[in-house]
Amino acid sequence: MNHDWLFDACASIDPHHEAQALARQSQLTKPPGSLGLLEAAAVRLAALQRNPRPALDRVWISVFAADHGVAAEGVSAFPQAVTGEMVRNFAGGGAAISVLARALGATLEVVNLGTVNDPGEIPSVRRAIIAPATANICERAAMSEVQLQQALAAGAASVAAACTADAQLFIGGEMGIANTTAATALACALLDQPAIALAGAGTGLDASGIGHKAAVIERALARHAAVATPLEQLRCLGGFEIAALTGAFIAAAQAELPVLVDGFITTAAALAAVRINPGVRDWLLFAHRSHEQGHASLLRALQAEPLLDLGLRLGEASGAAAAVPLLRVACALHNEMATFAQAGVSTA
Ligand SMILES: O=C(O)c1ccc[n+]([C@@H]2O[C@H](COP(=O)([O-])O)[C@@H](O)[C@H]2O)c1
Ligand SMILES: Cc1cc2nc[nH]c2cc1C
Repeated sequence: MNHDWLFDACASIDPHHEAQALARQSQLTKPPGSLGLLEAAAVRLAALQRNPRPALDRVWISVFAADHGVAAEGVSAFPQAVTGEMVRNFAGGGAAISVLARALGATLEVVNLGTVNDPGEIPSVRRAIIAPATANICERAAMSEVQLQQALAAGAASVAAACTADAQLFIGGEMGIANTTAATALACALLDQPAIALAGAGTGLDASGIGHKAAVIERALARHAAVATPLEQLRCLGGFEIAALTGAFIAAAQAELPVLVDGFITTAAALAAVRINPGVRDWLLFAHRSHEQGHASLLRALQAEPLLDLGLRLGEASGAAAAVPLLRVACALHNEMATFAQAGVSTA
């Protein structure tokens, strides 16, 4: 199976633009470092965009939806039919991400990779159906080699569309009942952690539900214990939408398009992307710390410091979208504040 493109090089951070942006931050009328992560974010965007005046006027959001065979193990608080129903809601404009995309003036693309309760053709939804759902990871690999390749390519296709639209930032989101089970299993494999350390409430399980979910994840991990590479871990334990996100993040880094990572599931996909192609890491910014149990461990493994910690656990790119105004403010401060010399303010 040809996964060769996944390993193609990503550009590293432009040292000239990074140094220029750092120098500018040190000249703006504020004590050095006093704007904290807003400074760091603006410097990172200036370096990634190779632009002394970074901008986020054109934000692209792709939400990948897919169903999971492991839902049959009773690991979610909600029925599987919700995935397909939410695809219709995304398109109809009533979902959280629909509202956020409108409020931001961002482009929202919805990609259906396979839902058991298939909403069928919807004009604004890209159909990239791989199968109604992945296989149950307790019994066999979630995806075949061909399905993995299709999912990775679906993510890369979204990035190609974002590049055609001249996007300045790529946000990936997901929707899939039971996908916190798949993402947790993948995270456990990538981080070599037991299920009980990373399993969380997902859509709202109680303590006994989380215990059952952790046992299901342990069965999946035991079933795929021999799997060693991150790509195989993604194929055996992940999901269509998780693999699409991994493909999208790798393709975005290769296309020099900065990425804003959302919550728990997207961060598991991001860690898989970085394990497959370490050059991806430079292109990732992190929006928020999800309420989901395992998110902090994933962020730590990526040495990521997210902008927000609001107790969000919705997914569908909502946390990343909520952080865009903050990144826009970071750019405005970087671009428009007066320097000490311009304002006639004394330096330390
Ligand atoms: O992004 C997160 O951090 C997050 C945390 C918990 C749940 N979710 C969303 O909830 C769904 C998965 O939850 P579950 O309980 O069905 O595995 C899926 O559609 C995700 O978008 C998302
Ligand atoms: C209603 C609903 C909306 C969601 N959006 C992302 N995950 C979700 C899970 C549920 C259950």
